[in-house]
Amino acid sequence: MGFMDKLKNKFKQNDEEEISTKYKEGMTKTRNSFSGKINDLIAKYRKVDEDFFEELEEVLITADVGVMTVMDLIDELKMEVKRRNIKDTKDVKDVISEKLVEIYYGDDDESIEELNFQQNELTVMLVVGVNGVGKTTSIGKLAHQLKSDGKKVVLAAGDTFRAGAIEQLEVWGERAGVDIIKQGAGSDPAAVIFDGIKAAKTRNADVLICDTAGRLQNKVNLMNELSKVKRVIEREVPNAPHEVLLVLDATTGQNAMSQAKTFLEATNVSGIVLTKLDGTAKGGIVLAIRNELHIPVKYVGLGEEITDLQKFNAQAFVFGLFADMLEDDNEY
Ligand SMILES: Nc1nc2c(ncn2[C@@H]2O[C@H](COP(=O)(O)OP(=O)(O)OP(=O)(O)O)[C@@H](O)[C@H]2O)c(=O)[nH]1
Repeated sequence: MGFMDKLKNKFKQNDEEEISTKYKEGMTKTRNSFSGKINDLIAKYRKVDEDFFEELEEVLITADVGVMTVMDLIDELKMEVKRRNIKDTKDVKDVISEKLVEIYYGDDDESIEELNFQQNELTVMLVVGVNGVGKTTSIGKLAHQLKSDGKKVVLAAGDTFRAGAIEQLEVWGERAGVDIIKQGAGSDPAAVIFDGIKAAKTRNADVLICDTAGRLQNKVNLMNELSKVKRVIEREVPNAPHEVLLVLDATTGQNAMSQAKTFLEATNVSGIVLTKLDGTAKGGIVLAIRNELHIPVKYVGLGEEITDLQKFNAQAFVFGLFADMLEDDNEY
């Protein structure tokens, strides 16, 4: 059985089907572009040779997979094709899907995608990222999801800088049905988060999600603000923050990568929330982030609905990328 057949069987199970449908729908743009180009290559070359790999390399690079990752992937593919004695280009597609998952995890296992929750204690998550990437929206969606999972969630409106950020978070708090702790615009974010921690503890919350301002224009300010906020969190809750989630907009491609690098210099980041994956044809950025920044993608935004923020899953991602391979039996 090929790798894609295995994925197909896996995602046919009831509890997994919804995930695969979300990824399949959300990744339509990337699939049409990426998979379409690979199909063209397969038809053009028929036989696996150097020229085929060279063009495949280009296709992967234009999908924003990242040059280093593409090099590794092509090397792996060449070895595997030789090992399995594959001659026809059409048989390479299944190997590509398998290697994409392998290269995503490297030496790690699937648990890298899980959020780090504390048992019987408050879990504090800090959410960072520049304005406009969908930070507030993602916090709202995440709060909704955690609440649906039975967790008591409190939000802290730490983005006191951007006009309207507090109100926007309030709207999301209402939508998700969770409490929000805020002060006025322009107040000290560290003070808001301090209040948030106190409130979360008093209300016996499981999770406190802290919004922050993303003033990337001035790296020193950003660093100072984030370190002040982190000092408060560390002092009030041992071993916190338990997650520092960096929100990046997938549609900004390489720009998202350079934003990420700046944030990594300012603070440590434990996971990425990659928004608007549905809005780009260059979904390969997921692989570049993981392999070049060495940070796992924990959530992806696959649409604007409250349920469209999905836990990242590399197998579902690859399934979304190649779902058209399975069209022939009309089940997907
Ligand atoms: N299609 C799609 N739209 C998204 C996704 N995530 C966020 N958005 C939309 O992006 C729009 C803009 O959100 P932004 O203004 O960028 O971000 P924000 O959350 O309002 O603000 P910031 O906190 O400044 O990032 C909103 O209309 C969201 O619905 C996603 O995964 N897919």
